[in-house]
Amino acid sequence: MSLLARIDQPADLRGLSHPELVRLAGEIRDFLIRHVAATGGHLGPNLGVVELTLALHRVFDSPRDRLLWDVGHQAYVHKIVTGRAGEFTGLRQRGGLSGYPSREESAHDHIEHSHASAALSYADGMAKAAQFAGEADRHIVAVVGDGALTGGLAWEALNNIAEAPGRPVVIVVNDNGRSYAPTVGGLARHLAALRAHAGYERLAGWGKQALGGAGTPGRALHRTLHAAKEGIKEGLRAGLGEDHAEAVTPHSLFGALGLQYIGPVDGHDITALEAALERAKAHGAPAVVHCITRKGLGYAPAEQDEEDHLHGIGTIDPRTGRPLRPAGLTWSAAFGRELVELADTHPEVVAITAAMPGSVGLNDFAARYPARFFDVGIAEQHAVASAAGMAMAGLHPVIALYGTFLNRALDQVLMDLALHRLGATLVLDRSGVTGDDGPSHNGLWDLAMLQAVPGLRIAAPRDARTLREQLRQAVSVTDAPTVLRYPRGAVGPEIPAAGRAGAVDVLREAAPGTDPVLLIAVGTTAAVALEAAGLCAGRGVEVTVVDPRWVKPLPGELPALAAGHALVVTVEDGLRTGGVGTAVVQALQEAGVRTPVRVLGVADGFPRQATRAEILTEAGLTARAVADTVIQAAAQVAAAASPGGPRTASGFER
Ligand SMILES: Cc1ncc(C[n+]2csc(CCOP(=O)(O)OP(=O)(O)O)c2C)c(N)n1
Ligand SMILES: CC(=O)[C@@H](O)[C@H](O)COP(=O)(O)O
Ligand SMILES: [Mg+2]
Repeated sequence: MSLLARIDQPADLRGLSHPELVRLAGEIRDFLIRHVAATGGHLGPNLGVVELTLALHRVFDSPRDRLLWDVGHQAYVHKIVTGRAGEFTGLRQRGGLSGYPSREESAHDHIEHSHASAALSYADGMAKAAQFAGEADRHIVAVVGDGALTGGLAWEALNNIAEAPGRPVVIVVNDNGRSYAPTVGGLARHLAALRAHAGYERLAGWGKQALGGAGTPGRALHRTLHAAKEGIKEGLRAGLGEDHAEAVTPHSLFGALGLQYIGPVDGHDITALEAALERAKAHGAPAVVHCITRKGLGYAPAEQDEEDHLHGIGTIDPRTGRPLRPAGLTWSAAFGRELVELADTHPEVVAITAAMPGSVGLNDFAARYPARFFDVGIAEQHAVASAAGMAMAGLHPVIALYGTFLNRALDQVLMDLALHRLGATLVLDRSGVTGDDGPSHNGLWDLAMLQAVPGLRIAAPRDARTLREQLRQAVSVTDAPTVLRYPRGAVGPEIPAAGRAGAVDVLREAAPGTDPVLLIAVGTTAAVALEAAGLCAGRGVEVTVVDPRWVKPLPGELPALAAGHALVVTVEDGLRTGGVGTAVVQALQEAGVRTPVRVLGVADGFPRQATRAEILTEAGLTARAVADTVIQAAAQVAAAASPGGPRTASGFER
């Protein structure tokens, strides 16, 4: 019988011998590869924390002790050992297991969102609450990756944790040297120095032990090696200068803050991990356990994947690690290709990523223009604020982020880019419904949130051609921030315009002589809108479909277009409340146009993990649902317009 089958709760781990733990770790790796290959998910990160998770659940007593996971994408092993192994066939699926901790699933889970660098703040808060409650025996443990540590919020928390020696928190740094790509910056260099120092001393220790037992020649050789080591240290001191001297024998940044630093520890040696965690647990004050792990360990395709060690995958062939479904041209790739072409003729263009170069399509740009490419780490606020500095100095920064991660940099967009009227371009990938990555990954809030930013301009491309056109337009704007937003995945077929109404693309014109409906499609909803218009025509309702292209500020032609139609329906892959549709309602009212408006989008809330199609269906954003809405609303308008018909408001929203 497999050991894994015997593990239903953390207590089941505590009776296992060391050889059994090693065997269990192997079984868990096989389990992860088998299941995540079939469902998609975060394979590399979870393969890297198998031993660490086992040690954590043997040393600490979850759920009384709170175990927090920063980002939470690496909590699959935590879920396996807390009784959810049987649910992995439904990983990241509707009604199935979330890809992140979920309080609904288990008392062992706490932080449900996937936005990095927040776990230490929760730990500080929970430690304060435990202190208030006099719960001195409740341990607060936060696992934070080296990538997540490049986020500023983590340092705000560390500053507070370090402020209270009497309020213990165990901070486990899961250092695998990578975000997606290798982690960048001074912190990464510092962690590497700590790692090297450990390796350095471990090698020296090994040398002494191995050679010391090899008689006179061995001892002589050890003396030579020791002298060489000292010489290297001196040389490094001389070469690097005193101020870098610590690079050879570093004192940790954490220690400098007054935190107890324990490590570096081999993050795959369960015995060493447990000893270090026990030390931190008994320390009685905030302590950092610096664990050295390897992302993707135990699965060759992940270990050999130079880009990101199979950080986040779709379904793959477990034998090869290769995707089962080729992606085709993605929005990210279309953007990256166009930006490289743009950069060829626009020397002022530079590109910024927040630790996700490959995911946002910037690998080619980075290879072709390394001096004009900047990975700032998981630091979206800094990405935008530093872009403000670049723009003020005459560059045109293009900051490529996932839509959902822009949320945390709204103040920088408002006060650093918009207030100064700076020419910088935000490219928001994964905007709209993403689906299986859970509620915190849907890019639902950008269109609503950014409506509030004075002067900012937003483009929503409907296909690769409009993306190319709008990116070039955006980069030519030097006195305001611009935004492009598009969804995750493959670009659809090109959607040509049938005509133009000023700045507005007319994608389909209603047949003359009817009470037509004006369907305003934002970005990629154009395809759905055109299909819906066809369905409406088949049911006797004529529909004009337009794409405004730039949705903030709205094209001035829209009110006049609306005045010529019996009803306006807007469709967007974003929040209904406060999005483009709401702006259309306001624009018509301000123009004195009384055509009724129906706004379609994603209702308020946090759609749980499901496929993009399932969530769009629930939101009424499929062609059939849009057609039904148009038909129903058109009938209401017609009834209201007939003599003695029911009165309707000048504009109404669902
Ligand atoms: C605010 C924010 N920006 C970007 C991301 C995307 N993201 C998810 S995991 C990850 C890398 C995390 O690196 P690390 O913390 O070292 O964890 P590891 O995957 O190495 O275990 C990134 C950038 C995110 N989750 N949150
Ligand atoms: C955890 C995290 O934020 C990323 O790893 C994200 O899950 C990747 O999303 P994509 O799969 O859309 O690149
Ligand atoms: Mg990492």
